[in-house]
Amino acid sequence: MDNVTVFTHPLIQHKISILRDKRTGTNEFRALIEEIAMLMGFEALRDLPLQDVEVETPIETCMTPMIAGKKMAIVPILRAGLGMVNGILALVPSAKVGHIGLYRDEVTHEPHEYYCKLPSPIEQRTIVVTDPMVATGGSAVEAINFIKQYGGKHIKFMCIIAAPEGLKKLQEAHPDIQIYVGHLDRGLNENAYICPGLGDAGDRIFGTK
Ligand SMILES: O=P(O)(O)OC[C@H]1O[C@H](OP(=O)(O)OP(=O)(O)O)[C@H](O)[C@@H]1O
Ligand SMILES: O=c1cc[nH]c(=O)[nH]1
Ligand SMILES: [Mg+2]
Repeated sequence: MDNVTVFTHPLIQHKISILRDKRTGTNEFRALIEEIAMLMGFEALRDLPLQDVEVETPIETCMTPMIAGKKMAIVPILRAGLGMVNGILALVPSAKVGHIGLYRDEVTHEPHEYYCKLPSPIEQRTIVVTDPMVATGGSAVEAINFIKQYGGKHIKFMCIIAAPEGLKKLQEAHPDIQIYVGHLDRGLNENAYICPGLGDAGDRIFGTK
């Protein structure tokens, strides 16, 4: 599983446990999703390229490393992936943000696309796709299919909770991408919800239902 990182950091695990609690309200839920995305992003972006630039300190002039170029795109899968965007923007404020709209059919659990807008030149950007949940994996696989069709090449995928079957499907469909998972859960129930999971991430972030 070389291309998969499952986080073990206690801060991430602690915050995920609060997310799971059905008594956690919308305000706190939204803030935690953002914080976890930032903590995960810190690790997921550790391979951003650096270049030395000249800086004059109060003492002397030196060559010192800064992120090379500003070509990054964050691409949330709507709606729930939106909740993770600000956490990553806090790390890389200059990143551009694309959007992919997908919803999962409640009966078939198949993903349906309703929107796609990506920043150009997408092929030159490091792309971080966000969605808190990977259940069957259908939405993640489809979103990355779109990004690749539009020319995206350097793709990282971040989710907060994944089911093993969805993660396997994503890895098999897109072995070339880096995948970051906050916690790997037990599996899916008969409605393709993650167990124990946290319920419907989109509804809990936006207070719908
Ligand atoms: O792995 P899958 O089986 O495809 O399920 C995961 C998808 O389901 C949820 O979105 P949902 O369809 O509920 O849309 P929403 O974000 O608008 O609530 C979630 O945010 C993922 O996108
Ligand atoms: O458990 C699940 C499965 C799909 N989407 C969610 O938001 N939660
Ligand atoms: Mg939802």
